[in-house]
Amino acid sequence: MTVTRGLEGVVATTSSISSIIDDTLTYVGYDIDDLAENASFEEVIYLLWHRRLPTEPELAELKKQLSENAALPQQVIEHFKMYPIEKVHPMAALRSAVSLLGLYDEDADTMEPESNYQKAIRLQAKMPAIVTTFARVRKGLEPIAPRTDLSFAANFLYMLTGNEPDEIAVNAMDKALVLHADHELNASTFTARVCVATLSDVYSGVTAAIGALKGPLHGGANEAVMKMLKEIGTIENVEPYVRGKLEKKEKIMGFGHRVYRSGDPRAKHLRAMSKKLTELTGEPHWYEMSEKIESIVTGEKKLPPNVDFYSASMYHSLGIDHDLFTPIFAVSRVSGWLAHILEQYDNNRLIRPRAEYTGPGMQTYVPINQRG
Ligand SMILES: CC(=O)SCCNC(=O)CCNC(=O)[C@H](O)C(C)(C)COP(=O)(O)OP(=O)(O)OC[C@H]1O[C@@H](n2cnc3c(N)ncnc32)[C@H](O)[C@@H]1OP(=O)(O)O
Ligand SMILES: O=C([O-])CC(=O)C(=O)O
Repeated sequence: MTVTRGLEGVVATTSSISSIIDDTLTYVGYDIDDLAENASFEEVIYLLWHRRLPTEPELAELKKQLSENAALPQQVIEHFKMYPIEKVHPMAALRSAVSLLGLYDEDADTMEPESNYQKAIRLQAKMPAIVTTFARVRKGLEPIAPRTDLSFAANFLYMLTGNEPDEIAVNAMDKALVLHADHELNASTFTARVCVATLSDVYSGVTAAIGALKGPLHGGANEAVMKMLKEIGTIENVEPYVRGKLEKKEKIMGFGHRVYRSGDPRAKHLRAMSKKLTELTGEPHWYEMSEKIESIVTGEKKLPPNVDFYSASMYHSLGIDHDLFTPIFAVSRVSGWLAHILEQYDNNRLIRPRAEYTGPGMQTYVPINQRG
C-alpha cells in the first residue's frame, strides 16, 4: 500500500464542473477572470448546474425560483431563538439550520433527479436568509424578509442590514459570490461527494460540507485573516509580527494552497476590491497592512495569497461581522456543492479508500479480570 498524505495529487473522480490546470481556474471551461468581470452569481449557479450559460428566459426563471424559495420556515427562525445564540459560531448555526431544513422538507429522501434539482434550488435560495436571520436574531433584531425585486447579492446585504445596498456594495458582493462558487475537489466538496455517494440525501451532503468548510485550513481562514489583521493593528507592526510567526514556523492565514503553485487567480480580484472598498470607507490601512503582509510572505516563503486573504478586508469594508465571512463563503459555495452532489448521484459509486494499518499485530483477547 502506498499512502499519499492528505491525498495530495490523488485524482478521486471525474467531473465536468470546474477545473484547475496550470493555475488557471475555469467553471465549465469559462475562465474565472472572464466570469468575475462579466457574469452574475445567478448565471454562475445556472452554469454549474446545467454546464452551460443560461438564455435570458432561463436566467429569469432561475431568479424567480430562487426568489420564491428564499424565505425561511418559521420553525428555523424559532430555532435560532431557542439557544444561547450569542455564544454560537454562525457556521455551527448554519450547519444545524441546513440539517433542520431537511426535517421540514417532505421530499428530503426522494432520490429522483428532478426532486434533487428542486431541493438544490430550495437550499441555494435559503442560504442567505439563514445567515442573515442568525446575524440579526443574535443582536436582538427582527429578521428581514427577502425582496423579490433584488438580485441574490443585493438581497443578502438587504436582509443583513434592512437597508437597500448601493451599487458598489452589490457589485462587490456579487463578484465575491462568483469567485467562491466552485473549486474542483476541495475538502468541503469532497466531503459532500463522499457523503452522498452512500446515497444519503442532499441535506446530509450539504450539512457535512459546511462542517468541512468551517475549519481554518479551509473556508475558516478568511475569519482568521481578519483576526490576524486586528492583532497586528498597525502597519509598523506587520514586519515584526509576520517575521516572528515565520521564524516560529507558524502559518500565516490566507497564504498557501494545495493545488496552486504560482498563485490563486481569484486573489487579484479580491485584492482590487479590497483596495477600492477600504479607500472608500476611509480605512485604507487594512489594505495597506494586507499588501505588506503579502510582500513579506511571498518574499520569504514564496507562498502567494489564496482566496481567503483579501476577501477578509473586503468583507470588513462592507460592514460585515467577521464571523460571518465563512458563512458567506458557504452561501456561494453551496452552488458548487450542489452541482457536485447532483453529478455524484448521476454516476454514483461508493467512495471508500483504504488505510494502511499501523497498530499492534495480532493479539489474543484477555478477560478483564486477568488484565494487569
Ligand atoms: C478556500 C481555501 O481553503 S484556501 C486555503 C485556506 N487556508 C489557509 O489560508 C490556511 C493557511 N494555509 C495552509 O495551512 C496551507 O497552505 C494549506 C492548508 C492551504 C495547504 O496545505 P498543504 O498543501 O497541506 O501544505 P502544508 O501545510 O503541508 O505546507 C507545505 C509547507 O509550506 C508551509 N506553509 C504552507 N502554508 C503556509 C502558510 N500559510 N504560512 C506559512 N507557511 C506555510 C508549511 O509550513 C510547510 O512547510 P515545511 O515544508 O517547511 O514544513
Ligand atoms: O481548493 C482548495 O483546496 C481550497 C480552495 O481554494 C477552495 O475551496 O476554494
